[in-house]
Amino acid sequence: MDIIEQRVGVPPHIAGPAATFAFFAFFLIKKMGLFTNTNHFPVEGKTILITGASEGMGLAAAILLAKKGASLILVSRNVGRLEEALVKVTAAARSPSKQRFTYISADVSEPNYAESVIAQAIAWNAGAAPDIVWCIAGLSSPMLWADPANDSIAATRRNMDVNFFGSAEMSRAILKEWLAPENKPKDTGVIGQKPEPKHIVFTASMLALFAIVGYGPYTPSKWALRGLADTLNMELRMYPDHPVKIHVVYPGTITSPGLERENKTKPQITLELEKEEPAESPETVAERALKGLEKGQYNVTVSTLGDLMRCGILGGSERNNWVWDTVVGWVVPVIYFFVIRIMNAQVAGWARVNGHPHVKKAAA
Ligand SMILES: NC(=O)C1=CN([C@@H]2O[C@H](COP(=O)(O)OP(=O)(O)OC[C@H]3O[C@@H](n4cnc5c(N)ncnc54)[C@H](OP(=O)(O)O)[C@@H]3O)[C@@H](O)[C@H]2O)C=CC1
Ligand SMILES: CCCCCCCCCCCCCCCC(=O)[C@@H](N)CO
Repeated sequence: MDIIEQRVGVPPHIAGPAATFAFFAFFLIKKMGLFTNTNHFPVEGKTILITGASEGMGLAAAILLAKKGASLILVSRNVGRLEEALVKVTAAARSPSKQRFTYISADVSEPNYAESVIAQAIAWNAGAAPDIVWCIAGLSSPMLWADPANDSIAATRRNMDVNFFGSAEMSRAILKEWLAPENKPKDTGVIGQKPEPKHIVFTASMLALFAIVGYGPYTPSKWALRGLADTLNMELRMYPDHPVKIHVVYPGTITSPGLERENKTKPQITLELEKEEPAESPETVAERALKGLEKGQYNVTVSTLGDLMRCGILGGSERNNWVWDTVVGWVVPVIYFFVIRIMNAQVAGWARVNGHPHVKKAAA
């Protein structure tokens, strides 16, 4: 009897490691959020400042956050469009009696714009800084870099001023507030429980994960945002009593007013290459971005292709999930072996058919 039982039972040299593996697998899967549904980005009752909130993705994000119960400060330049946006955002409020909405007109490309925007926001918000800042203002001037007909350098400076410095200055102005010793958040009263973190969300682009021809003036400004975000993400460990989370969102093509503007100068080959990633509405992009933020993601993508690209270029960036990101990160270089060859061949093929890119073909 004893002998039979020993034969059918799992031998101890397998059972031990198997139990250990199961134990760790359970915690890894748990960390992946499969068993828990914690919202890491609660917005109800919070005050959120959004730049670029009058159109496109920024407006869609503002409406979505109003529906979720947040108070909002909309920032962009054109007052007429801000007024219109304010009406839409106010109409979307979940509890109109508890939420408040306003706008501040500012040009994010102006040096030192952010300190005054934050000061105005604090004055409006009864002396308290916004809890969340989402930088969405941006522009894109697609063109061929080396074409003498294009002033690529002037365009690059403009893209840097709006996309990079517009977000960089805002992050510095709000961090100076949040991290000031006198602004240390109150204890929650529960032992071991930290106060809720503040959040800075930057908006980059899938092009900050995979660059393609035609976006020379734009792509570097979005890569620069990643560099800043990774830096801040480490620096913020120096302020354990002032919890702040950094996030970067990487949208693909958004069917926004901005896209209509940029498509006027977009090289044909660029249009062809970016067809690989289907365009999405501002509402869809805002919703998917918010889902990622709610899951507590650091680098937030809004499509499968975007997520593959994210895992393919993690470097020293914070992982959303160590197991997923690492395993996918091993697979992506194999996909790239083919993708990069195909795309480069597509660009070379375009030139074979269309001739020298600087010589405009006479209409047939
Ligand atoms: N559209 C796309 O395909 C993609 C866009 N992105 C990025 O997503 C973000 C949103 O894009 P999208 O929805 O197309 O944006 P839109 O171009 O449609 O809207 C831009 C918003 O930003 C404001 N804005 C522009 N320049 C400034 C400035 N100098 N100062 C203050 N506000 C400014 C605009 O208002 P006003 O003009 O009145 O100032 C408007 O509210 C941008 O950062 C963009 O780079 C990323 C991937 C793809
Ligand atoms: C796993 C690897 C697959 C690689 C496939 C490559 C496909 C390239 C798609 C690029 C899409 C770019 C969208 C962002 C556009 C943008 O930011 C501008 N419109 C700015 O406004």
